[in-house]
Amino acid sequence: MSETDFQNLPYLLAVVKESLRLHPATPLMLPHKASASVKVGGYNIPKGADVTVNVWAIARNPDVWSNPQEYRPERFLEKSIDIKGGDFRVLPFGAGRRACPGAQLGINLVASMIGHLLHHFEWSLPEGTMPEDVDMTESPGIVTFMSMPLQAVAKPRLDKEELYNRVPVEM
Ligand code: HEM
Repeated sequence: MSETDFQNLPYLLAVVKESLRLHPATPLMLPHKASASVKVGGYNIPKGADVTVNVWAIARNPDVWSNPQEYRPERFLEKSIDIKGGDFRVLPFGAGRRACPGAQLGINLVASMIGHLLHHFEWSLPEGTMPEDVDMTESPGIVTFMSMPLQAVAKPRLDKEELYNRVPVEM
């Protein structure tokens, strides 16, 4: 990945999608009650059962993703892959009637936030830390957290100091 890659909007969106594939905010989705008795993969799911879907594992399934553990945004440029519930291989926003209604806004907000962070700062790792030392594993839970918090050094890259002042916001 280079700086120019991030100036390319389709690439930036592919970065967001690949990040949500590997690190969905809710790895087990929200629990839902089965509205009818069904058989899935040979298992009987009775009506009313609490169902959680391991979207984290689905998005890393080697049967449907090539090199699933590899972080490679290009996979979303090579093929059009829907991440808003239309493609069951990647479901960071759920699917069906209770899927996230803010999915497109969420994708745009994350892309905009990454764009701002890259535009305003030069990023590096703390001295002595190599890229391969960054631990991207998550601690298991309902919501995704990194096992080891990321440490990164942000250096302002724009010459207008006032751009970095805190702006009070009235709500
Ligand atoms: C990257 C950002 C976001 C992620 C990863 C995300 C993810 C999710 C997930 C996984 C669900 C549960 C879907 C299910 O139960 O099947 C959900 C539900 C929901 N999300 Fe989001 N969301 C994001 C942003 C937003 C935004 C920006 C809004 C509103 C402006 C929003 C509003 C909602 C609402 C209202 C529900 C409940 C829908 C229902 O229960 O019928 N989300 N979201």
